[in-house]
Amino acid sequence: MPGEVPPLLSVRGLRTGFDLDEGHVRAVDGVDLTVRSGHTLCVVGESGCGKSITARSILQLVERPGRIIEGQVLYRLGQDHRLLKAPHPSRQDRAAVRAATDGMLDLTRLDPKGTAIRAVRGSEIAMIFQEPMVSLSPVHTIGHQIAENIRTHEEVTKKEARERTIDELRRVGIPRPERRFDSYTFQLSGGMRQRAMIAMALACRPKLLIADEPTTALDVTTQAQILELIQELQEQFDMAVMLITHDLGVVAEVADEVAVMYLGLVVEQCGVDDLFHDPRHPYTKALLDSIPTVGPRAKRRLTAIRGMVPHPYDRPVGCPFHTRCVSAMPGVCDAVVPPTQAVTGPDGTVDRAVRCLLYDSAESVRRGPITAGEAGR
Ligand SMILES: Nc1ncnc2c1ncn2[C@@H]1O[C@H](COP(=O)(O)OP(=O)(O)OP(=O)(O)O)[C@@H](O)[C@H]1O
Repeated sequence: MPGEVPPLLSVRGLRTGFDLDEGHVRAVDGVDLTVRSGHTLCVVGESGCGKSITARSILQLVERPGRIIEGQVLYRLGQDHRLLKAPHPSRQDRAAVRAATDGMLDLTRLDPKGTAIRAVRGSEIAMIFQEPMVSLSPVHTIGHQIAENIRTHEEVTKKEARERTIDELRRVGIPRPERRFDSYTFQLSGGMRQRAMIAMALACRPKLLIADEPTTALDVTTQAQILELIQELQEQFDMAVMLITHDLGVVAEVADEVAVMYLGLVVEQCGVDDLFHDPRHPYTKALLDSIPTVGPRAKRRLTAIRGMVPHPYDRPVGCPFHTRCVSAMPGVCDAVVPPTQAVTGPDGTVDRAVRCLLYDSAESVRRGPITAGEAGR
């Protein structure tokens, strides 16, 4: 795990749920994860495990009846403290800023309707989606939308905003940007719409880009171009990226670190090489065993993960994965929710965080899995 790079965003014990007539859905149930400055964290896991709701919770974008129940989303305030200059801060925003410790502001404490969270969205942390029309309006030209976005976050004239927008469209590879400024989204191909959304997201130079399956709806060639574009822009602006994807091929290509989610929890976060070469959590192992590979491992039999992901209404007691886990310890894993443990690699340094009772502590890794009796303490 690239531990020496400081965290830009640190999510701690995040719980987000939905109050429905049928009951309470624990969509995110204690997520811990870290995004480091300038690095790419890929978030993977089966459908419905809470990847999107985690991302939306970071920016307070979960809509009713969803709500953040507890936890922290700690964001490192930069030198320029752009978001602290948000006009007319509410009492709640001022209290949140006063409570910031070690330069980390808890975004969950910001006023959901205040100016500070609006300043965070876009100018500090931007988000892009699988479907560009979530961010882009069909009734305004793309140029108008991007220019307005710049003017919302920065004090620039209309002319300056227009010039900046044309530069941004050019930067994301949209040909003849002066003319494209006046195009509507229906006049653009899927790939070009995705590029326009990226231009809008990055126009104010956010420090973190959250990308929620940005290429899933695109053909393979366009997918590769868009991922390449994100990587290029990341390097240019020294931006961190949190990329949500189903595609472990993409993970291998772009990730520095990976967070593996299962049923509302991050069960393992580690460096990308450690993930592919030495997975530790039984779910991570099962996930890797279930995908086709090339190279020396290609002849290995593929194994499907047994059973189905339980619905969040029917969360198993104890470790949420124990009903499908080949290493589950009866009387232990069905009783205790595993805490996030720092786990050491072969050289004795901590190389990952794992939520599994097989790894009781960093020490235990060196002496092997703990016994059922120990885990039940
Ligand atoms: N609007 C909603 N109302 C009720 N429950 C919801 C709502 N949105 C999400 N959920 C619940 O939260 C869980 C997590 O959803 P989320 O969209 O974060 O999953 P995901 O991992 O991003 O899945 P996918 O890969 O399919 O996008 C879902 O299983 C669903 O039960």
